[in-house]
Parts: sequence; structure tokens; C-alpha cells
Amino acid sequence: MSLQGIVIEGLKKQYGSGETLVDALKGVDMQVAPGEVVGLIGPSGSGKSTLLKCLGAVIEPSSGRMTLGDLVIFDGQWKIPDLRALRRDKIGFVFQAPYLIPFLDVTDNVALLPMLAGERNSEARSRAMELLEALDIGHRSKAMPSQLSGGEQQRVAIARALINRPPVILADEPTAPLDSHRALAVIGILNEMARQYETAIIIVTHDEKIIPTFKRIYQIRDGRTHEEVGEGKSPSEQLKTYLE
Ligand SMILES: Nc1ncnc2c1ncn2[C@@H]1O[C@H](COP(=O)(O)OP(=O)(O)OP(=O)(O)O)[C@@H](O)[C@H]1O
Repeated sequence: MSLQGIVIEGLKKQYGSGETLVDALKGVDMQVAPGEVVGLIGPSGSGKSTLLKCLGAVIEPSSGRMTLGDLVIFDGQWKIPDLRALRRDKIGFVFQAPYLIPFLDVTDNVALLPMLAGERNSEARSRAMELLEALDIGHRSKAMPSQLSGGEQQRVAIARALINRPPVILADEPTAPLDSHRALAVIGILNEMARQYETAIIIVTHDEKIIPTFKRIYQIRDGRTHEEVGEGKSPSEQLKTYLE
């Protein structure tokens, strides 16, 4: 991947038309370097999920431009013919709920995507195992999801998001159900993974526990992004700014 990471320029998204028109994004600009983890915060209804869905090629923006690495994915229209392949190969998703498949063990939950894509089962499982070890959960590789704690399930979900080494990870409230200790552990892991694999990571959050960990934060207000630099401010100063 080139040094570009994620670049979003003038992104707009409108839902509906006429009387039901909603201007969800009114011109979003955002940049995340490879290896960087940024926070995305904003009040309810400000457009955070809409932005993540546009970037994740789940919904189509109305206008603007989005680049992942050296790949222009959207410029007034989709520039990639196969959006499913784009999602599978370039983007890892982590959600609030881990959404693990209940009847597959931990290893197969992580290995499923490459196996479905045609990789040999033994290779996919051995890559899954490597990641599980790196996430310090290798010892639970044969467990079923229901036998894991919430924090352990979220680490498996992170391994699944990383298995194809995507240049981009989009995380939507990944720590919401976790206590402080586990939430900070999950953020620590995402930071370490970003550094190790040069992944650009965007984390949408309301979670006061993790907001002070971000070096850079984008705040969405009224459909536009405002960049805030977290570093240098004390956690309480940051929280005061963001929660106002
Ligand atoms: N499918 C849709 N059709 C019409 N309007 C929508 C649709 N999805 C979202 N919206 C509107 O777009 C705006 C942005 O919504 P979005 O879900 O992106 O906000 P959010 O910041 O993620 O909110 P929350 O923190 O509550 O999840 C809101 O006004 C919402 O009502």
C-alpha cells in the first residue's frame, strides 16, 4: 500500500428526495495515514455510520472522492467494478457486537473468509492461528464463541477483520460493551496491529474510556468533519472538549 492510507475529499451523502431529503454528509474531508488509528466522534444522527458505510462501500455516496492507498474507489461514482471484492480484500470491519458464527470454533470463525475465497483450509487455519496467537488468544482456538468472554470474542472479531491483511479497518463502537480494562486492551491491540501491519484504522465511538487514547480525532457536526488533535491535552481536557 502506498503512503496515502485513507483520503476522503468533499464527501456528500443525501438520503431520499424532496420533502424527505436528509443531508447526512455535507462535505467530509478526512485523512488517515497507514499505521494510524483515528477516532471519529459526534452526536447521534451526525453522520458517523453514514460515513463508515460509504467508506466501507456498503452505501453509495452522492458525490466526492475516496481513496484507499493508491486505489481511487469513488470519484463522483464507484471506480471499482467489484465492490464485494473491495470489501473482502481491502477493508476489515469490527462492530459493537462480535457477530461470531456460533457453530464454528474460534479458528474457523477467523479462517472462514479466506477458506470461502478458495484458500486451502490448512493454510487459512494456520494464518488464523498466527493472528490468534498475536492477539493472545491462541489458547482458546478450539473454543466455541459461547464459551468466550466478551473481550475474548472481540479479539476474535479483530483477528477475523485482520485475516486478509486489509489496508483499512473500520470499527463501529468496538468497545461499547466492554469494561474499562478490556476496552483499553482492545484499543491497545488495534494500535499494535495498525503499527505492525501498516493498517489505517477509523474507530467510531462514544466511549469515554477510550477517547483520551487517540492522537487524532475527527468530530462530525452537522454533516461536516472537524479535526481535533488529541495529543498534548490531558484526558480530562479532551473529554471536556468532545463531550460539550
Ligand atoms: N437509510 C436512511 N434513510 C434516510 N435517512 C437516513 C438513513 N440512514 C440515516 N439517515 C439519517 O442520516 C443522518 C445521519 O445518520 P447516521 O446513522 O449516519 O448518524 P450517526 O452519527 O451514526 O448516529 P448514531 O450515533 O445515533 O448511530 C440522520 O439524520 C439519520 O436520520
